[in-house]
Amino acid sequence: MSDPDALIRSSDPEHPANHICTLCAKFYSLGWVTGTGGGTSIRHGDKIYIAPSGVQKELMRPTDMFVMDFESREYLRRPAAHKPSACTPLFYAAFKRGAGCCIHTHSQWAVLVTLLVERDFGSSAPFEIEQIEQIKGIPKGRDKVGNLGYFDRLRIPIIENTAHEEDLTDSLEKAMEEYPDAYAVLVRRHGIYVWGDNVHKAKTQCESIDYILQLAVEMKKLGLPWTTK
Ligand SMILES: CSCCC(=O)C(=O)COP(=O)(O)O
Ligand SMILES: [Zn+2]
Repeated sequence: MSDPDALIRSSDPEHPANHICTLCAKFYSLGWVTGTGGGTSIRHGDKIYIAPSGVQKELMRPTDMFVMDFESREYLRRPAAHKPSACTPLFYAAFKRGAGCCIHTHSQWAVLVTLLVERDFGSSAPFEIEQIEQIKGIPKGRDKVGNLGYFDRLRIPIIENTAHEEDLTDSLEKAMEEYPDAYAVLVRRHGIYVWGDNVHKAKTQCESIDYILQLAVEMKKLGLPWTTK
């Protein structure tokens, strides 16, 4: 590529370099990516757009974006002032499974749910909930048509946190294999990774899941069960 900047220069608001910036600004106001934590990555054909590490995610500009070739995993664009997000190998795991966008949040609801599940069901239990209308915002699973129904059970696996974000990759990939229908993985005391076939689906699924996680915390405070049995 003779001019790497051509990869991030576009007046289209849905170009990944622009879209990651606007999405992260929205996610900041939801409390998903505050204090530099969390982030978003988009796959665009054979290229992956990645944010820098350790920056205020709500203030990023398209010129801050890294661009990676999907097959070779070589960087086609590397802003000299930054390192790529430590979440890159985790985002890549989602892209390998066909995702078009992956969102990582540090939502407090996600963190609280991982603690409640550990306390009440044990450290190997997933988060499970049913009979909540918003479950209908989550797809049934990979290679399955349509979304979960009101009476279906939403299951989200939980992996243990590690000292460094990139060290979560093996356990995230293991959880993806053990729960092939999952579009999200919770990380204990840390947050959640949510992915979707495209940006629109990843965003709406992440919104639905965050809504459900907040509701689950409030239900627990009121002594209400998450499942019927
Ligand atoms: C206070 S954020 C700690 C790192 C983290 O968990 C995260 O999601 C952000 O990683 P990045 O390298 O994208 O800044
Ligand atoms: Zn994180």
